[in-house]
Amino acid sequence: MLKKLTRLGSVGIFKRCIHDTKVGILGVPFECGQPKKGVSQGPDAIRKAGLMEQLSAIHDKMDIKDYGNISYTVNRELEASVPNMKGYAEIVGCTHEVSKNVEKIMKEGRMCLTLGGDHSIAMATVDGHIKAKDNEVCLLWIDAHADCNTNKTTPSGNVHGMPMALIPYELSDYWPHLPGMDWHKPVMSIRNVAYIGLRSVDSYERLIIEKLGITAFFMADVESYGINTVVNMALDRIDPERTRSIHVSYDIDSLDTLEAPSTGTSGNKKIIAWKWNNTPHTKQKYESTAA
Ligand SMILES: NC(=[NH2+])NCCC[C@H](N)C(=O)O
Ligand SMILES: [Mn+2]
Repeated sequence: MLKKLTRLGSVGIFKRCIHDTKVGILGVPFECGQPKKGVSQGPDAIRKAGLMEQLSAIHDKMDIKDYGNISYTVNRELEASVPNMKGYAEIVGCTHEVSKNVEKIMKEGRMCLTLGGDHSIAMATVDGHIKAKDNEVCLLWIDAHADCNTNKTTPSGNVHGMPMALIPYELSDYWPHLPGMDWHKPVMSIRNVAYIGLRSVDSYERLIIEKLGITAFFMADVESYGINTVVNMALDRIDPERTRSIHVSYDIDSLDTLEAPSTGTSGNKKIIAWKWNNTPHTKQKYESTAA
């Protein structure tokens, strides 16, 4: 599995910079944004499966630094302060720390490879990236789910189904005041965001996608055009000048469960890993867009 993921990464992120690729690894052992136990073991499991070795093997100028796992404190007074957001106090504590760490790693001149397990942390990885790059960022959200519920539309109260609604300014009016989240200011436009691999979208999420005209490639599009074409079509929409730093938020449930059986939110007919690996790599398309 890890081999497949790192090969996947090499398609778009790492191989496009064949000179000194500086990577910072950040582990986020977190699982309060969803109900399954064990999700927080993701970062160490990925390391144990040989992440360092496989990243180092991409080319001989890989410069990789592991910044370890984050730790954070929780303000219990925040608990239950927002309706329909389970684990809110933990979310606040963890995401603030993630954002600060991603910003720091990127300001040290490294791409940040954040290892998680719970997708609620993505609002913070994007936030840190935006702060490090003065908002010159575009976002590829590769996922079976749209993760753009607010606390009013969520069917579950699980925050891993909400990070995309916290990122763009176009959705900021749809949230109540979020105590403890003042550090997070949505400054990115939804026009610089594209979904890839959608399979399971809630009805309100579909409404949001249609109302805001979010660039969205469903699994059927990946099957028709192939992943390489879909990525390029997405970038044509969200970064036509190819000047922005690309943030890839990658949810393992976008893969077929044959490839990733342990995902908490599995479904059928997802992106098959070989489709990513076997598509021809058009180097020039990626060169100007290194994160
Ligand atoms: N990152 C994920 N696995 N998200 C699944 C979200 C499922 C569902 N749409 C919800 O909001 O509860
Ligand atoms: Mn997700």
